[in-house]
Amino acid sequence: MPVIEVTELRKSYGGRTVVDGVSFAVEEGEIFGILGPNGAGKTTTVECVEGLRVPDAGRVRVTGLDPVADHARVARVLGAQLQQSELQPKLTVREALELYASFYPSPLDWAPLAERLGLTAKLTTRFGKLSGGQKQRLFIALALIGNPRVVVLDELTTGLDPRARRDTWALIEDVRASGVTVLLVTHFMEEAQRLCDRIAVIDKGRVAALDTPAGLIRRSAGATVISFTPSAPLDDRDLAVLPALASVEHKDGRITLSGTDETVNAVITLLARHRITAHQLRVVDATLDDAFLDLTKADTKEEAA
Ligand SMILES: Nc1ncnc2c1ncn2[C@@H]1O[C@H](COP(=O)(O)OP(=O)(O)OP(=O)(O)O)[C@@H](O)[C@H]1O
Repeated sequence: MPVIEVTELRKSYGGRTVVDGVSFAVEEGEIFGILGPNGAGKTTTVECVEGLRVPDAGRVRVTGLDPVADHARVARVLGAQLQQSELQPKLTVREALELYASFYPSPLDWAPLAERLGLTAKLTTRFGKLSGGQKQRLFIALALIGNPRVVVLDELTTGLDPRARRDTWALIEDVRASGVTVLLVTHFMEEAQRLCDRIAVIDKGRVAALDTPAGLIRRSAGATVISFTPSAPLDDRDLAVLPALASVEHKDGRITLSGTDETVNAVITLLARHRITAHQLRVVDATLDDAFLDLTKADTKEEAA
């Protein structure tokens, strides 16, 4: 049974549909990413998973339980990252850990958790005096303190410097290695590519694609770009029939083609056949960034129209 199951979820605010038939399932032990432009409906979706919002239609299950009807039971298996405003600025790190541990029937021991998150030296510091990175680490600790089976992290590393971000990624990998399932909302492509086993790209309230990071990149049109300056002119008709070709561009004697690995191999064969040398040959693979822009492009055009 999947740990999280969302089926045909719908939610409107004041007659405006912001989640429009979202479905996905998260398996035990996965890091599952939700990626999408601003206002796509990501937070609304995960808030329905957390039982903080009541869906207008569709079905949500967390470990087989309904997060609204079985809120208390779901709260025991699901750890959620708090928002800044939800913690008293005067509370010390230790008090926050003890308080949140007291909410759960079998919490983790807070001292080793604080140690793992690099918070031991800050136990007597008040929340309001912590740096952005320290606050973020405390929120992660509080999401984990109840010893949850699944943890929901929304904008996990927003506001962190690159080092703190990398430390946090390593921590999330540790969390997963300990058997916890992770649902991660993120804006950062590098984060999604590095951490997630699978990603649902949500755009305008719908799942635009659901795949592994590598699978999403492969779907992107023109996922591989090859460019070179040929030693002699190439016939455009030969280029036009290259397999899986997405685009051809000529500029200042340089040719840039986008396609797949198959296109690249065919170009190399073509050049060899005509005994043409490719000067300054470059082959660049698409990133998740390219795939994301590609997947959400159609809607941007619609919006502009
Ligand atoms: N309580 C609310 N009342 C009315 N509209 C809301 C409410 N919460 C969210 N919205 C609107 O619903 C849409 C989806 O918001 P949501 O926060 O789910 O998007 P998101 O994908 O998480 O966006 P972001 O990446 O900007 O955080 C937005 O247009 C937002 O303004």
